[in-house]
Amino acid sequence: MSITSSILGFPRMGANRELKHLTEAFWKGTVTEAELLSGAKEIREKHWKIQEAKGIDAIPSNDFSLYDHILDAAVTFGAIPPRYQSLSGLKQYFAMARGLQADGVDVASLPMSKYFDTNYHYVPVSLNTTTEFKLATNSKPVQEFNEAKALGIKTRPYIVGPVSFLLLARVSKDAPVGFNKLNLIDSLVDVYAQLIAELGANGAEWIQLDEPHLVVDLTPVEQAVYTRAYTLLASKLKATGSTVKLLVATYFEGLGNNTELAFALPGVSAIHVDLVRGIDSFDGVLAAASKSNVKLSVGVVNGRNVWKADLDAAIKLVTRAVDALGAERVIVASSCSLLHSPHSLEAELTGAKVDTEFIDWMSFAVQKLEEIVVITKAVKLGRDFVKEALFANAKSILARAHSARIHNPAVQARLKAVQPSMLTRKSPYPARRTVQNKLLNLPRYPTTTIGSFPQTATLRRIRAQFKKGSIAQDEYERLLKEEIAHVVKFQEELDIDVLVHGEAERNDMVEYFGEQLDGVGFTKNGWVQSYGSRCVKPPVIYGDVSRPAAMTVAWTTYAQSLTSRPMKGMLTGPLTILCWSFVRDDQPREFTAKQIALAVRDEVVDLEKAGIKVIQIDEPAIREGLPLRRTKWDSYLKWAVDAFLLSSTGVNDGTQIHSHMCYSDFEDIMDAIIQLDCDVLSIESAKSDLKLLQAFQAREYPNELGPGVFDIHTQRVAPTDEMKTRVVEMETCLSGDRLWVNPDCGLKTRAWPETEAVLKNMVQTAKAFRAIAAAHAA
Ligand code: MET
Ligand SMILES: [Zn+2]
Repeated sequence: MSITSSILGFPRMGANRELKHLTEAFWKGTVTEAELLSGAKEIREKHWKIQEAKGIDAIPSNDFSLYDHILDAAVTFGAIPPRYQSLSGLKQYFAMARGLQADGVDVASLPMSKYFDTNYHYVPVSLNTTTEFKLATNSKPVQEFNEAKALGIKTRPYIVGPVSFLLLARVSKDAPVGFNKLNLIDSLVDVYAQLIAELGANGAEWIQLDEPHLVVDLTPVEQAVYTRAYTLLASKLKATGSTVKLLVATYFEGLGNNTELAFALPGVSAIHVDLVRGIDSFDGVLAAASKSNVKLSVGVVNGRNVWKADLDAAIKLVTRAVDALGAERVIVASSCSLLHSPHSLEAELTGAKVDTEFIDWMSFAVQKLEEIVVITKAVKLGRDFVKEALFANAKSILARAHSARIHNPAVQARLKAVQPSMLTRKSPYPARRTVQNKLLNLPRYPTTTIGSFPQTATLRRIRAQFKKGSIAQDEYERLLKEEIAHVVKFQEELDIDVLVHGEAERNDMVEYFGEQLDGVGFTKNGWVQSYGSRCVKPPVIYGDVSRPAAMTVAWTTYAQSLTSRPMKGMLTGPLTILCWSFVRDDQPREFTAKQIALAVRDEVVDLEKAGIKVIQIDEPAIREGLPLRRTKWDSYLKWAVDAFLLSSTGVNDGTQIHSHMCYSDFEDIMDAIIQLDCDVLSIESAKSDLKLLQAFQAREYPNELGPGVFDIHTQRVAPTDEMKTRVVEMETCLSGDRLWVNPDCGLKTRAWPETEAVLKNMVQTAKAFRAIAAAHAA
């Protein structure tokens, strides 16, 4: 047995997002359960056959999912929260994923959480003292293993590892105080052993257990749980006489100080490490591996980005592993599951306007399989054996490195010339506040919204038709102006203080800017699963970024021309554009972020010149970019804050800069948020986030703050009393004269009637507090 190849998982959606269409049709009732299941089976079969045809040795199974693989594991191990226990089968499964309101049942869904620092969201199951694990009969991993086996493909079943399973889970709200989910490890390992033995009995030789938590900062207790779990698992498997070998997969960072721990786990026959993000740990990993007899799976092809792998560099890394351990102990692999990659480049080559130069720089999942196989062959049989492939790869890598489209000397020079003075406002906040108060003359508890208003089907159709060319430019502008006028009038009638134009022209808050920036490209079919059936098609930042022309000024000034109230300009910030795109890997992310920041800065200055007095720069994703290891936080936060400051500080004191954040826990980065020094920060807090409140109490926010007073994710109209409670809560940590009243995010997913009702309550809330303040003053 010599060196082998593998991947940790394949994207599920299919070449044309077949799985998305299938599940959504099932939810709508236009596809039956039998059709859904047979369609899903066909997709799996196709994907296994692609991997087999490309020559991958260890092909995963059970990486497929109808919704989410972490939820699948919960079902496999019987960790079903009580409120779903009366349901069964797919009904139960989708009720946990999406909630169910039919046939006399009304249950909410489980929450959703981001999977580490990816844009994938998993469904965390909630655990309690009452949780009893029980292996499902003919569970999904067994079924799918046998399904592949019937095709003549012996797969390596994948399942999230027991410790990561517990660490990813939440603790149920009604769990007694002091309940520790890690205490469930023994009973959980019990069912893992049963499952692994069953897979072995069905013919599985290897099992892949994902333990991504081995790359984060673990507490001593968590480290001990790792050792305990794998010691127990090994002894249980031994007792059953199972000979199945375990590969423990880690990714998204290096093993770092957990290296020894990982290599000392009993009963583990192979460890997978991510050499794209964890190259720092490679020396330590090789040293630990040499002292053990485990196999080493080296993730040298990036599973999370779209660039072609540098095969020469990858071969060198694999060769180092082979030199240290011998070829039979090395597996060539993707850095992580290819779940985070689009399906195949093939679709990019069809249709009109094929940008062959751009496409030649990239590899999607199917192409990554080819790369892994070429690397494996080069090491096994010699470079000569794959010389055409290596030559073509070297040519593409070189072409990209030297392309004129990537390098813009003017942008690079501008970035080099950034002075510290470009990172601060002219005056500190208190002085700005005085000027802004005079200019804007806003009442206390000013009201505003976060930017978007309902995106109706009509609006979406208008944009799509314009894109297709079936609506002319002036007709498009006329229709959108009509919409803007409607949104402005609507807000005036509600008596909102700082207005927005509604973002009707935007399909997506990152795509809209990406399309107007140089150095950013778009794919036709580069979809990546975000959660459930939802996919995103991130922009591809391939080169130096610049702004050839103003991006939002025309719409914003038009909106301002319709009202005497301040119209807020709406921009997406540099970190959010960075986090929600595929980013070039040939320079530090910091530089790319700052180039985007300069482009945004120009837009901010142009808006100011055009008479816009309030400008909001949205940064919902600032927290997402935070590295997985705490030791790396400070350096990220330093450049992230600088990038935001670079984008926002080009204006005069009188221009009020807002920012908006949502979707994340911000407690960890409070200091950085304060350093952003925006005049007004609106932040998601409507879900009565006690943690957030405490964070603001612990560290008083020095400028103005707009904690969301209602949740935009539900069509429920929050009553005024509830909103008042939020304001009262926030007044415990911030004086009322610095509080704004606003929703917790944009309203684009809402319908008009509920929007009107809830904003009425919001304005009423603000007015009630104004009245109290006035009475106090009198
Ligand atoms: C995810 S944050 C969204 C902010 C954006 N301005 C909106 O209102 O939709
Ligand atoms: Zn938001």
